[in-house]
Amino acid sequence: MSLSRLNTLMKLATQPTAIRAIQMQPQRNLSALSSESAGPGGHFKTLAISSPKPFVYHVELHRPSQLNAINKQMWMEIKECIDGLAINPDCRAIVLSAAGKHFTAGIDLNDMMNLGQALAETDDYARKGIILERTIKLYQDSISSLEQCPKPVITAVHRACIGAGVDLITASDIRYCTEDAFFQVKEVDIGMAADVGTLQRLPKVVGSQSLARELCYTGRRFEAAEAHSSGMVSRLFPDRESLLSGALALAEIIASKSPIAVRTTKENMIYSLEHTNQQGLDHIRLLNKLNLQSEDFAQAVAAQLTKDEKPVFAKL
Ligand SMILES: CCC/C=C/C=C/C(=O)SCCNC(=O)CCNC(=O)[C@H](O)C(C)(C)COP(=O)(O)OP(=O)(O)OC[C@H]1O[C@@H](n2cnc3c(N)ncnc32)[C@H](O)[C@@H]1OP(=O)(O)O
Repeated sequence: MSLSRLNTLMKLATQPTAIRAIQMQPQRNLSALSSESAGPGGHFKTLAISSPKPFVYHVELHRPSQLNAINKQMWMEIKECIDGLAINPDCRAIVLSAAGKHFTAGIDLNDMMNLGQALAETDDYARKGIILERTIKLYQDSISSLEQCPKPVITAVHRACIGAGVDLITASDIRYCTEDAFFQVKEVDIGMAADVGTLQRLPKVVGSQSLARELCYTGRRFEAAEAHSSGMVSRLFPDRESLLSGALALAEIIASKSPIAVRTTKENMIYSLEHTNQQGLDHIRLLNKLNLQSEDFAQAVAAQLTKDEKPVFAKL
């Protein structure tokens, strides 16, 4: 990791810049973020960030006039932001939503044209290959940051969630959407196989290879009702307002629990996706032989037994 990247992460985790300067404000807009967060690491141009409830962060895709199409800057900022929140002790749950008409139109097709130009600058296939390899890896790492984040990420989708949007939400922990949301694994329509997560995660998310392959081979639009019945989203909401308040209410509940218990639960559930039941049990036994000695455990058990006030857990 480069020194400047390390600095950026440390700033997000510890300093009152971008994120912390706006902590506890119910909402904020992009211009407020930009002016308050001038300085390295805190200056997101494509995301708007606030902390509307204790220990809850709200990250908004914020290129509304481009339908939140994901350009290179947004790919990079998503990772930078989520990695920062991953180690921010004031963050225990993240809601990811989007500003404007749609959740996202997928990858920014104009940006793809720029990539084409960069490729055209060399005739050498090995060098073209390296450019593509680096780009795909950068974008894969951006999406995977949601899965790798120890804090649960709840995605709240309204209207269109296309292409890279499906990659993004399938890497999150919990998906909610509005009744007018629709989804498309549209990569096949732009002549490519999805390569930043959908092919790996969607079959597990919908629990059906048949449905996932149908969606990936055809790029057909699937509506909120089908997303709900297939388990891709766990709740539907009539409109954006109720969607966001539902997602934030859920995040608040998660944030009220022991942060050790929640992060360990996420870690073990993700581990168990790729391992046998016995391996999953071995993994959680190792984690809990440490975690059951934590103050959180003692405090939470005591609170359950005494029906006392909600325990207040130390920052992690
Ligand atoms: C290494 C790569 C890894 C990642 C790969 C990811 C791949 C993908 O994401 S594949 C999917 C790419 N996206 C699309 O194909 C989306 C195409 N757009 C649509 O289907 C519709 O625009 C949409 C349903 C999102 C919105 O429909 P609506 O009727 O509300 O708006 P439109 O009139 O169609 O669009 C308004 C203007 O936005 C421009 N636009 C739409 N999508 C994109 C995009 N992805 N990138 C750039 N610009 C986009 C659209 O052309 C219109 O522009 P204008 O005509 O100038 O107003």
